[in-house]
Amino acid sequence: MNGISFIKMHGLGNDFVVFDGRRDSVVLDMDDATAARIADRRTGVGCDQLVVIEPPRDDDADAFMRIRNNDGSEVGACGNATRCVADILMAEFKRRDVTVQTVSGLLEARGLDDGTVTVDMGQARLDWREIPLLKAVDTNHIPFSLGPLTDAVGVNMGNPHAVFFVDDAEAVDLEKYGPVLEHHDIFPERANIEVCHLMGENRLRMRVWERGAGITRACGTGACATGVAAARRGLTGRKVDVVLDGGVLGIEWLPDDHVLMTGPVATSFSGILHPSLFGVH
Ligand SMILES: N[C@@H](CCC[C@H](N)C(=O)O)C(=O)O
Repeated sequence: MNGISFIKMHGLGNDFVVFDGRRDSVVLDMDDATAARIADRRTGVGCDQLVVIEPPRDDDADAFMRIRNNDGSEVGACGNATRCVADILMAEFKRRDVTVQTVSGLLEARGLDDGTVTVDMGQARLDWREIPLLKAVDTNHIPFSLGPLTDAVGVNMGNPHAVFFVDDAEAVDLEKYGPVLEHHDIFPERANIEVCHLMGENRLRMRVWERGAGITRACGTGACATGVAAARRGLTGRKVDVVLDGGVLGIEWLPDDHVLMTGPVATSFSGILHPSLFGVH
């Protein structure tokens, strides 16, 4: 087997290895262990998430996007990677508007004049069954706590999030609390954990512990969930800037519950993977 091409991209430092399964069919059969090997920062390429662009499953879509975390687990959504894949498809189809299909649905993306990309990340889902949570509780006040983290808001953006409002997000020991909360019994599918505080009018500071990836410099769906949670709590309006370690995402929660996310896209390098990373020697 020859080597397999990939592109290394990122959105605000949330980094991805992107494969094109339309060209290299071997990546379509990638298993969790292979994905984790490629994502390893010492012995693989290294990334927070791996993405495979596949042929669309629907006439309305330009391509299907499969997403895996650094630990190899497959997930339903990744906001920053959606902007990256949209950027690839916009260049390929020479259009400003593209539709990216994921297991969570069709996501419409649009390239703006300043080079940023806006994605309609679909509807924020707020029912406890959809987060999902273990039992029926008010998702605006999930009744569980750990250390200084208490009273989270649950939001599903195609993946599960628990958003904690704190006095100072910088002061939270995410390395300590993140993994425990990610695996808490109340989240049968684990969860992404956000801690945030209000910086100013409609401006939020957010840090994230991502399910299957740990602390990352940015999380697009996490920023969407945080924007929705802050508006639900009456802390902000429905249009906010979310300041992440890697930069700022613009988030707008529309009246029909769809969430728009706007932010940059960057390409770091492209390369060829040695076939042994796919277990072929
Ligand atoms: N970095 C992402 C989210 C990736 C998936 C997440 N870790 C999960 O397990 O749900 C983003 O930009 O949204």
